[in-house]
Amino acid sequence: MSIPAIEIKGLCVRIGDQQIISNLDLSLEEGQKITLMGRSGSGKSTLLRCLLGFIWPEGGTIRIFGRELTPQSVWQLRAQLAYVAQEPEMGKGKVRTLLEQPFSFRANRNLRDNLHQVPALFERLHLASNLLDKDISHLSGGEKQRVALICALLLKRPILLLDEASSALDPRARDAVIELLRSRADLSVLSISHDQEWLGFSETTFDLGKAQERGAA
Ligand SMILES: Nc1ncnc2c1ncn2[C@@H]1O[C@H](COP(=O)(O)OP(=O)(O)OP(=O)(O)O)[C@@H](O)[C@H]1O
Repeated sequence: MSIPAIEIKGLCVRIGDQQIISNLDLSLEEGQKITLMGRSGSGKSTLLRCLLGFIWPEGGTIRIFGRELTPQSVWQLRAQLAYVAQEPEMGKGKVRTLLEQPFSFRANRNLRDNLHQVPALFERLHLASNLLDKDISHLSGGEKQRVALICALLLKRPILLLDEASSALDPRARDAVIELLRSRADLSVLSISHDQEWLGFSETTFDLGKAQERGAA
């Protein structure tokens, strides 16, 4: 069996005096699509922030492709992850510039050819090509979410984390995103969603609220 893309064991997260996550086990196999659901406040976004190393758990382990996430490994392991937030903070400037920006960094320079995929990705996600010359701040919420997703996909990271990244999409755009992600058998996706249609996209749903109840029982 292959090594899981993400393996979480006995994770406990406390923020201040609030226990957010208690004794959580979760495994995302390579290529698997899991959607996290659960009541508001059950810790879904907190879990993604732990995976990105923005919050450190008080107990348990997170492994990414078998390697434990620690303050020493976080920079290397973050290079395996692409993340799209619900309301992507993309600053100002033309969409074209924003898409090109990550490839100006030395770490991504060898991936610059991926920019050739932009027209096809725009078409596939029903984005008009003239958006490339618009200022990002003038885009609608649904357009921003799709541009942020394209930005993430161009980096060719093996794991994609989506925090309600379809919340502003109309059904046609949402279905296009679902089709695109489904076609990527190599991509492991951990997403958060409250949308029933989106839940159908993933092979597995994982109710974080219920997992916490089981953990506490
Ligand atoms: N920086 C922080 N300081 C204090 N409390 C926090 C912080 N971040 C998260 N929390 C608390 O942790 C709990 C879990 O928050 P989180 O955003 O992970 O929930 P969620 O399941 O993603 O919720 P939603 O579905 O509403 O987005 C909440 O009670 C929240 O108030």
